Amino acid sequence: MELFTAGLISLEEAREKMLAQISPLSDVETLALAAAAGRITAEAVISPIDVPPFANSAMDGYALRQADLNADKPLPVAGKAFAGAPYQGDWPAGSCIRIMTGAPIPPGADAVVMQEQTESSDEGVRFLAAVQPGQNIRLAGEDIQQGASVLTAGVKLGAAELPLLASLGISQVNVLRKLRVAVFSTGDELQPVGTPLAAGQIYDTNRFAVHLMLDALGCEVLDLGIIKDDPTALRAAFDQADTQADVVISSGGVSVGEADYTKQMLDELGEIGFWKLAMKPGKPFAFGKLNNSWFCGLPGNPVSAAVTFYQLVQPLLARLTGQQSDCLPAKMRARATERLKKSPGRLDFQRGIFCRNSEGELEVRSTGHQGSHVFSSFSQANCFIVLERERNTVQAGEWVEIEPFNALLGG
Ligand SMILES: Nc1nc2c(c(=O)[nH]1)N[C@H]1C(S)=C(S)[C@@H](COP(=O)(O)OP(=O)(O)OC[C@H]3O[C@@H](n4cnc5c(N)ncnc54)[C@H](O)[C@@H]3O)O[C@H]1N2
Ligand code: MOO
Repeated sequence: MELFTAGLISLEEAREKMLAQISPLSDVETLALAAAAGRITAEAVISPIDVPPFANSAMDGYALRQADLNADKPLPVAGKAFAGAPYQGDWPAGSCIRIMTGAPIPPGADAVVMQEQTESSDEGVRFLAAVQPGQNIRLAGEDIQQGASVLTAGVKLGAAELPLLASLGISQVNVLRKLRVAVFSTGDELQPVGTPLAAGQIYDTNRFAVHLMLDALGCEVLDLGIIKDDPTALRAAFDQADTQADVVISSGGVSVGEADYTKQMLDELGEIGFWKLAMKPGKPFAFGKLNNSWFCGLPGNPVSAAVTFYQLVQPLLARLTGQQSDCLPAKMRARATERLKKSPGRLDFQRGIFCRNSEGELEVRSTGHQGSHVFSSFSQANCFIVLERERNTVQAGEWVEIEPFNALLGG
């Protein structure tokens, strides 16, 4: 085993090496909120107003001045305050104001009593419970103060963030431009979907998978199709991709076969950062720099391509767009319900199905055959079972690390 894994770098080392070289894009665009979903903030967003903008009632009930409370005497109702229609006029001493949720607190009121804690009669309103100063009053600026930073730079805008900006009256936001990513598959055996297969041919899975994941990550995709295992055709694809994109992603041809030209091209047209990782699947992943772009050479086996995209390209794209997170979910521990075969020497990303058992403990089972060509394992799985490099076969009942899939893989 040593013979075949010596010289392979660890996934952590590869990620660190890759991310250390990369600085985020600096091109900024201003977009209307509705067009900004999925985009990344280019700078901190500052609140132009207090939220709430004025003190208002948290309950339907009565606003009062505590000094007016008298256990023996109900308070007559001086008038009403609605959300959008404040109480107008003088407020006579010894009275209260009927108030609805969201209505501005009448000046001088120091508490709101919910109507369930009152009793109304022709004489006025009796307050049945003790009243605390300030109760049921939402103060101006209690959620967000004018001038406060509500989002930092590097935040992906979605359903949690954009409505927040809308609540502040912000109609436009400064975001980074979309990353341009070129993608192509290499291999004489590959056919696009929708064409018949001749003997020895297979359908191109990887370009489709990568395209989908890039779409989900909000990239602008330049799809260069299928490139033959031919140095001249490959060189042309590399050149076109490099002049048009920030990142170039290929699949296939990164191993050591006689038609595996990808790494050779990277070496010729750019610079290899690293090649060959101690991970399974994904060993021959290649990373480097071309003249104008970063290059990621995914292995041809479809599971290997998807796993390396997920574990390496995803954090790379996150760094390029200045995101603070690498977008990978936190790991958890689960008990293996069955034996998991593993050879030592490479960090293994098996596909698994985890759930909580009747004792409330997380448990995980394998999707079955773990070959790098078994793409169906993804559609059954909801997590990776991450088996450390030096670990051997796992026995049923042992604890293992799992990494639940994020939205990119349907998690
Ligand atoms: N002597 C060795 N052979 C191999 C090694 C090794 O270390 N020594 N590594 C193996 C590992 S691990 C992997 S992973 C593969 C990766 O090889 P390549 O990146 O060169 O990929 P190809 O040879 O082009 O293809 C591998 C496999 O995947 C199929 N494929 C390729 N592209 C696609 C695509 N777009 N969609 C669907 N399927 C694709 C291709 O037909 C092959 O079956 O190398 C091992 N070999
Ligand atoms: O790394 Mo390969 O991806 O083991 O099949």
